[in-house]
Amino acid sequence: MDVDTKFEVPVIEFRSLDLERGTDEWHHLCKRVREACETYGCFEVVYEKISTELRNKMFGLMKDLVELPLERKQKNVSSIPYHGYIGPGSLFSLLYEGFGLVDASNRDSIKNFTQLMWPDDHAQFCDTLWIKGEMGVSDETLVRLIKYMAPPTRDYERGLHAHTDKSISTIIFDNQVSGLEIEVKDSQWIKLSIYPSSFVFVVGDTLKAWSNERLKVVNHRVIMNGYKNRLSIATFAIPIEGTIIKTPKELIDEQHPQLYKDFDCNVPPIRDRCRSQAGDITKLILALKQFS
Ligand SMILES: O=C(O)CCC(=O)C(=O)O
Ligand SMILES: [Fe+2]
Repeated sequence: MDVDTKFEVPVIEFRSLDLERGTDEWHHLCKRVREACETYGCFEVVYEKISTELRNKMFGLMKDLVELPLERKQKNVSSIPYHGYIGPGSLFSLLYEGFGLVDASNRDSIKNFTQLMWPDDHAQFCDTLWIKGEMGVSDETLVRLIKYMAPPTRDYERGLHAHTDKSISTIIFDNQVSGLEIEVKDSQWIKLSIYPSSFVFVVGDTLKAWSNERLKVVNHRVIMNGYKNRLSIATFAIPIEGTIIKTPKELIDEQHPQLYKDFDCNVPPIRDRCRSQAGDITKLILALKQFS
């Protein structure tokens, strides 16, 4: 397996999401985000507002979740493919187990999920996950809670196949057990190891199309080794119902002819492939309409 360890993705600090639009600091941040998305299709976001205690609490609760009986976990169903429970071996890999929380920016959805999993109440789960509201997540979201088992052989084993996300964008954070890799060149992969207070921001296919391919998508996968389970939380940005993805005219010129027709993500089957979430970080990306 060809893994390049010298390569590093940009690390961008989001000290405050309340940055005033139009200030020098704001322009500087936008530029760094844009360049990272144009060059790498992803970057590391340092964002300390979500405390280590809160992260640890979330991962502690995820451990309770994966230990529930299988029949209970299988109650996490969705009419949309890949949006419910996916057990080991069923779709992705023997190591992968994931839960889907559709419309996770809506407190009632989290409450419904919690009640399904813990009919006797597990208010702490609901309250903890809801604090994600702190991240400024305000639109439609799909959150996937994922566990990758440590490979029984202790050898390198695939946790998730190579793919790009269909979303607008995805934000991933983990329990500091690495495994996420990105493809930097054909078949050259690097393993990301991110700061405890960081997130990985990944450009999705929808954002790439919107940007007339000025922004890149990055192929990524999960490869596990060692003896620790990896837990990750991936939050996907989904265009709100009825949103037409339309490339802004500022991104179309002679060198960059329009590559995509306007499209509605919510028209099946596109909808089923594009569901995701939008938070402040995505809004910042959308501010990139100011490309010069
Ligand atoms: O769990 C991870 O680290 C990556 C998850 C991912 O890429 C996905 O669910 O699309
Ligand atoms: Fe992904």
